[in-house]
Amino acid sequence: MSRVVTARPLTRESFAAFGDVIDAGGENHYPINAGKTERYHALARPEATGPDGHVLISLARATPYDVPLALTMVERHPLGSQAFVPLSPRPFLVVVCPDEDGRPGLPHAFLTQPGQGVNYARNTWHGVLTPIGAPQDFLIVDRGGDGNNLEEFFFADPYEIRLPG
Ligand SMILES: NC(=O)N[C@@H](O)C(=O)O
Ligand code: NI
Repeated sequence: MSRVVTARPLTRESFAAFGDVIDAGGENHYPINAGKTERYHALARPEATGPDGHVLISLARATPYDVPLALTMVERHPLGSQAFVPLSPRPFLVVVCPDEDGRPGLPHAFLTQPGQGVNYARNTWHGVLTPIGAPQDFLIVDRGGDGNNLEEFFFADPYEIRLPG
């Protein structure tokens, strides 16, 4: 029996318990380069812990998923944060779960505004990168180093993640 979760628009407030929203909506912005550029400063602070922990910048060329999404698994990275910033102005699906004694609780699903990215705080349960409707490239900022930085949880029954509307 599928359990249904409907995505809602991504906002800083609704996502705060899981990480950061990366967009030009932050309060902390100021002009640089003689006013030719506006800097939206410190939207997120990457975290990279553990042996030889360091921050990496990578690119992802992602294939879209069917929606409604069958969410069978969530994962988390105990040694570092993980950010995904889309390189094209298309919404994508973000799914996170609170931690309940080492297991993921009820999923929360969000649909980003075009161009919005997210930074998952270290050890936050999340669905894998989920573009919808078309292939999409993303910038990834996450943790490199030694040790195991991936924990996966497979649901006995999948959740059905629906788009709003
Ligand atoms: N493995 C990787 O780079 N991506 C996943 O962690 C993911 O959250 O999609
Ligand atoms: Ni991940």
